[in-house]
Amino acid sequence: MSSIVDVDEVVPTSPNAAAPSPQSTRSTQRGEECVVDFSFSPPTGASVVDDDGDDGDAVSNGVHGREATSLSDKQAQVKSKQQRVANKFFQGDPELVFDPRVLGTLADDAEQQSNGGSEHHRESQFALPETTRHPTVLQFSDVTYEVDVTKGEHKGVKQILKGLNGEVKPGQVLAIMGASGAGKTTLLNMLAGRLSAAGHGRSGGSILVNGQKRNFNTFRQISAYVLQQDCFFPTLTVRETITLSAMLRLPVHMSREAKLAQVDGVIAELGLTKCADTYVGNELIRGVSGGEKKRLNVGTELVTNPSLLFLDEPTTGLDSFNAQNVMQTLLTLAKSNRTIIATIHQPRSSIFQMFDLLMLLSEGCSMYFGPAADAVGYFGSIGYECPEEFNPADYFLDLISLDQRSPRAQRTTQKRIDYIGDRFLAYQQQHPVVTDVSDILTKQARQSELGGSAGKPPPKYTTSFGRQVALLTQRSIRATLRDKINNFSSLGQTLLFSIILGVIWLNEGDGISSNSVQAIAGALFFVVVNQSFGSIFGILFVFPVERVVVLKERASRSYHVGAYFWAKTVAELPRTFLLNLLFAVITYFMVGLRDGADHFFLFVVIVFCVSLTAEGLALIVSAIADDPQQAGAIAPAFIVTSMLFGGYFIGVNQIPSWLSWLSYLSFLKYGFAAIMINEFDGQPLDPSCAMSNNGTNSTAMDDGGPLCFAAGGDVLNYFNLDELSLGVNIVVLLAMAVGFRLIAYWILRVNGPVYDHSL
Ligand SMILES: Nc1ncnc2c1ncn2[C@@H]1O[C@H](COP(=O)(O)OP(=O)(O)OP(=O)(O)O)[C@@H](O)[C@H]1O
Repeated sequence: MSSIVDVDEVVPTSPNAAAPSPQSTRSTQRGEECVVDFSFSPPTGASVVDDDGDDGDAVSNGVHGREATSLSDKQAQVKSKQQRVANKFFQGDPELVFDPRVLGTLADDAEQQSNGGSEHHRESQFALPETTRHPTVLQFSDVTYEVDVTKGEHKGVKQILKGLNGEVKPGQVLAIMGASGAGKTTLLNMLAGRLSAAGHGRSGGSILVNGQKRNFNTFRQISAYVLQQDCFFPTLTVRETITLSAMLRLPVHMSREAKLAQVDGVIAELGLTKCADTYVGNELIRGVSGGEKKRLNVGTELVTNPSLLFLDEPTTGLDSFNAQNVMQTLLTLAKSNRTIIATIHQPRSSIFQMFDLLMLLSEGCSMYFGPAADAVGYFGSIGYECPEEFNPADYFLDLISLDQRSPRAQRTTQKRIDYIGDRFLAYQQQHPVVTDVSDILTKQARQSELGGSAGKPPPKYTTSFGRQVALLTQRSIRATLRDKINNFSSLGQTLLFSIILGVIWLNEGDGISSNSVQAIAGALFFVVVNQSFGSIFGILFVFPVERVVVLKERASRSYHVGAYFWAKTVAELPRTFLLNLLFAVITYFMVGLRDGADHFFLFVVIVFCVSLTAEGLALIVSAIADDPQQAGAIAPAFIVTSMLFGGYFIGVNQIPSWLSWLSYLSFLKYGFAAIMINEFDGQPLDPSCAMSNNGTNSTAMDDGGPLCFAAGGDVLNYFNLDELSLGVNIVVLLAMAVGFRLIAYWILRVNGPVYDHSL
């Protein structure tokens, strides 16, 4: 036998190599010592076949109960064997040699390590309740995902995930790492049952939960997904946000007190007590810190007491201290028998030490799956020894990232990635990661929580529709009342425009005559346009932001989208009404419109209906658009069309017949017609006009002289607004307000998340 160990001879001794007991793994990773030993330690149970054929047991890590405490002599031997392995391999191919220092990615310094060590080893001050759910083991085998690329130079089938395997048990934290575009989010979404079906991708392989294929209704109830983006209502407090999640998603049979106690528990558990009554905030409203927001994000999911928690880059955007705290929280949660899977981007070394399991992905292929503590040893065994001063996470990412800066760099890095992938594939073929879970789960655990056939399927939503409406209305009212910026700007605009309008047309309506008809008609058209604009932009800049929260909440099946619509409409009615009332009072009396309380109140009703209809239109635009900018770009098309066919600039009978149907869609036309009828119908104007027009038609003279109207009816006739009665115009407006909302609701519904549930 050769005296040099070949990389092919690096074999583990245990079939369960990649699935150690969490406790034992942690004992080596998170024991009392802060400094983790990154010296050689091949994948769990792996050993190096030495010269005389024995299996080098002394390098096994503590997973098998043999604590790697006396590392010195044997490890030195092993290290030298590793070096020989690497030398032998790389002698033949210098392109595979990798020196991370060349990339300038120096590891986290020693200070970080020692800080991190002391931070993450400190005991949690919170008493953690065990999850009441049964423990959950998630296994995935040969998972693939491919999409058809129909555009660009890379047309064809794109393989995004290429035969991935893994297993995560209760109490473990699996970190999925890889360069950008490696497939981390795709894998996480697939495991969480949140892979969008909109991409028309094809998935393959198998995903088992407690040894069974998933029933997604049940799976959704035992699992939770924490999105990368922290999207919340900014004017709700941390406690209110978590409470709403609890009230909507916890079982109805739980008492209110029990739910509130659970909220308190989560707040304490996540270290949010100090900021529990602080607004969440956003760019404009001072709120909680980034780290607290991230923990709130976890909290809104955790309150449902899931046994399986998925997190998409929970530390991204946080400073290293807050990232460390969030990870500490996840560890603590895992200890209470939860199964945690997270994608992680560039963790500092102290965070890396917290993972139980590590999956390294590159271009959809598995580069490593196994205990995180063993990764350094494993890579050492295939010739990639992580320098001691390096953060292993940085080292691995450098190692498995494709460098596309030059053809040569691309070729070299691709070769290295292929080699590492091949090595891991060979290793994995000998040592499958998916094990038999029957020993850790009772039959009841498998069936009662996840069995597809056992028992009645759980309802789609935990709470009734009525309860959802009540809870969401309460939230919307709170959010509306506390949105000071929006409220003050709406109030300011209402005062400003009503006063401007009042000053420009001051007392124009007093002693109304034929001469003042044009001016009054202009003022009334301005009224309906102004109220529409105010309502439209009030929605356009708020709703798309809110929609992101709604989509997130719908994805977790918190409520029916119809409940949200009801709640929003009910909550905003009083505000819309009050602003319209204020506007009406100022303009009506400054302009001196028609005398009579009935006309004034009808005026209020009409402007209110116009506002409601405009809001409905804005909801449609917002439901179509992805963000406020897009909504702002689409909205003018609707507004300008409505204005053009609103009846003021051009009469219906003057519009080309093939375009005249558009006037029936213009809500402004109905608003303008109603407000004009209210002002002019039955109003005597200038009797002499009837005489001058021979009593037949008292509208405008054809010779270019001033318009002359004998009575209000002639004004309506002149503007072609006498087609429908006042009541019918108001009813049409109301019908449009409802119809527009229904259309927006429908768009939101069909645009809602649809997931690929084939695995
Ligand atoms: N539906 C799809 N159609 C086409 N390409 C897709 C689709 N979904 C994902 N991809 C591509 O698959 C690759 C993996 O995407 P994924 O979002 O999983 O990567 P990632 O590792 O999470 O990256 P990042 O860290 O940048 O978020 C990317 O190149 C992405 O562009």
